[in-house]
Formats: sequence, C-alpha cells, structure tokens
Amino acid sequence: MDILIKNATIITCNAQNEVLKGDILIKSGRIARIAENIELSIYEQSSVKVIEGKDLIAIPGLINAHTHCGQTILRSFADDLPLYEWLFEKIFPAEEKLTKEMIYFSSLLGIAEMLKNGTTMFFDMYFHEDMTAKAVQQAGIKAVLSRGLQTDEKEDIRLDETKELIYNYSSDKIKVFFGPHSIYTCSYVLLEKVAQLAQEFKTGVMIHLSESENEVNECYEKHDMSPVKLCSRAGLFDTICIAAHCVYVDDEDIEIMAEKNVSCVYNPTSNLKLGNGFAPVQNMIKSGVNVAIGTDSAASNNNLNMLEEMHIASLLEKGMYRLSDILKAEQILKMATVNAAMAAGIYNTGVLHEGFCADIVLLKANDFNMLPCYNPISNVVYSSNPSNVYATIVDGQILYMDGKLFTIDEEALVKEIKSIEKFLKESI
Ligand SMILES: CSC[C@H]1O[C@@H](n2cnc3c(O)ncnc32)[C@H](O)[C@@H]1O
Ligand SMILES: [Zn+2]
Repeated sequence: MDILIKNATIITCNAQNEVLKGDILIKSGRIARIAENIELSIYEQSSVKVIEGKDLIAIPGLINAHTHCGQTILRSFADDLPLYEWLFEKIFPAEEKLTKEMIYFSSLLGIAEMLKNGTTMFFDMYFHEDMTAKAVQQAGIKAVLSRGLQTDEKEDIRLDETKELIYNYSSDKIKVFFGPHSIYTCSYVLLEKVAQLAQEFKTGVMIHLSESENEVNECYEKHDMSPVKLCSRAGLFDTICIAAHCVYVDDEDIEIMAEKNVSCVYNPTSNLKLGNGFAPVQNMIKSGVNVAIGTDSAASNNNLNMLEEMHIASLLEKGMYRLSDILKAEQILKMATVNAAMAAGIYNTGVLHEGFCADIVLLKANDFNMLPCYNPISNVVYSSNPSNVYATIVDGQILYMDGKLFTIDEEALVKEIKSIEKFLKESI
C-alpha cells in the first residue's frame, strides 16, 4: 500500500542538511514527493495509508555498516576479554557448535532488534551466511552480506559459498560482497585471490582492518608494512572496500585509504569493550575518507542499537580529541545513513529525497526524553533510544510500527532462541 506521512519534521540528510516540515508521499516503494502539503486525489484516497506525523520526526533508515548478525546468539557469552583471547579462545570454539538452523534464528533475532531501533539495512560477515540471507528475505530488511573467509583447508569451499550467495540471493534488497576476515586469518595469496574475484564478480569486499595493536605489530614483523599497505598491495582497494575498525591507522595509511576510496566503519563500542582503543575518525574525515558507523556484533557490543552507537561515536571522538565541535550531530547522522550507503556503492537510499527508496524511520517527537525540541537532529543523535522508534519502513513496506513487527513472529522467535540458549549452555 502507498503511504502519505503528513506534517512531519523531515530530516533529509541531503547535501544541504535540510530539515523540513511537511509531507512525504511513498508510492511503489519509492519517495514520490516531499512537499509542504500534499493533497491526495479522490482516486488515491482509498489506496493510500495516511500517517499523521505532526508529532513525528522522519529520518532516513539507519544503516548498521558492520555486524555479524548470526552471532547474536552469543550475546554476553564472552565478556571483558581482549580481542585475541575473546576471538581465538572463546568465540571461534563456540562458533563450531552453531548449526545452520541456529544461525537462521540468531540472524532473525538480530534483525528484529535492529528493526526496533530504526535500522533498515546492515552490512554483515559470518558463516552459514545463506541462513542470514533467508532471515533478511523473511524480515524484508536490506543487507550487504558476506561469507567470512579465512585461510585453512576449507578456504576454497568458503569462496564457492560466496559465489553461491551471489547467484542465489543478490536482489534489490541484498548485495553480496567478498568477506576476507582479516589480514591475520587470511594469507596474502587469499587476499590477492579475493581482490581478483571481487573485480570479476563486479562486487566489493569487507574486512576487519587494523583493529588492534597486535594486528599491526604482527603485520610489521611478518610483512614489514602496515595492514593497510598490505591490503592495498594485494589489490583489495582496487574494488569497493569497506574496512571495519581502522583503530591503528597512521597518516600514511589514511592517505592510502583516501586515495583508494576505502571506507572506514567506526565501531566505537566494540573497540572500547575489547580494549582496542579509539579510531582517529577526525583525521580520516579531514583527509577525505568516507566514514560510516557499525555496532559490530552482539557478542562484542553487546547490542545492535544504532541510536546508541551514534551517541557514543560522537562523544568518544570529542573526548579523545578534546574538541567539542567535532563530529557534530548532523555529521554523525550522515555517517549512520548516507555515508554507509555510499560505502557500499548504493546511491538510492540514505537520504530522504524524491525518487530514492522509501527507507524511512519515524521517531516519536513528544516522548519525554525527546522534549523540548530546539534541534531535532540533536535530539535524534544525543537523546533518543529505541523506545522512541514509532515505525521502520523499508522500500515503502512498514516492517515495524507501534511496538509490532509485521514480518517476524516475535513469540515463536523467543521460544526458538530460548531453546538454542538451553542447548548451548549445556554443550559449550
Ligand atoms: C568468519 S565469519 C566472521 C568472524 O568474525 C568474527 N568477529 C566478530 N567480531 C570480530 C571482531 O571485532 N574482530 C575480529 N573478528 C570478529 C566472528 O566471530 C566470526 O567468526
Ligand atoms: Zn566485526
């Protein structure tokens, strides 16, 4: 059904950072018109759902630019550990126990959480990624998916799984990238192979990059160069490249990233929680690097809440640089919307603009924590929480409204998750 949102406060995230008061008409999944007052013709009145928006703020759907949705089932499984201990001693062994079915429900759980906090698209890397793809199709959210790649005896099988994902799941809502996990789990030869395949399949890559001091030190010991230089030399930057973390990047790395159009995904909570530190986001932005925001997974965050991630992202950088006027609210909101879309080479979402996909989130402007409202963008970035999300709309389809998910059976999902939790508690 087509939708008319009336009298809303519209944060466009366009180049002029326009905030308008008016109406949004959604037709066939696209934003057909944005204007001060849109009247429906007599013919349209029966086929268009009208949402009164005078107490609502409309923003472009949030894009979680780095997560592992299938890992949601490991929320709070291993906390308060440094990255390598967390990953190699706790998470990798636990992941051996996860079945395809578990990853389907785990992904659905992550998606349900994201829809409730206003996320309309996420970028993901995991195994059994076909299960995450099925959950994405079921829920109606958008995603850029990748099968995580590592060097071992199953390396070729994983590359084949990526190709199968591309053939079976690429669509208007799903894009498939290659997902080399990192420079410390992938051989240089694999990185080169991935670079070639990404070009051959006309797609992109996503990788964890320069996340910890260990990673960088080991890279210098083994290759006598930084992880960024290594990836560049392997050709990974000759296609669309989304680099998660980039905590330990120096000026030379940043110059390479800017020149090669590599996008950084800033994951402040995960970087803090795993004790890795803070990414030099301001330096990257100043040098022209496109920066988006991600939550990383529920196993390292421990939630998938993009509203919270925007808030922390801003505060952390201000504190780290001791400058209060950097990463202002409007810049942060763009990082969580249009910058993420651009990072994946998607140019029809992330902005509330006529002709763009109707990926829209409506927030309740009159909730106590959203009042008063001198600046709606500030309220969204600094004051909001998921309870303020009234509706999450993807391609014009209402997936969440007024506390209800329309494509996910919440009760059945809770039952499935509890039963997986019981099994994992007994077996790990
Ligand atoms: C092989 S599928 C993806 C792989 O990545 C792991 N993972 C999740 N978060 C992080 C992180 O912050 N750094 C490195 N690796 C991470 C996840 O457990 C999967 O095994
Ligand atoms: Zn990650």
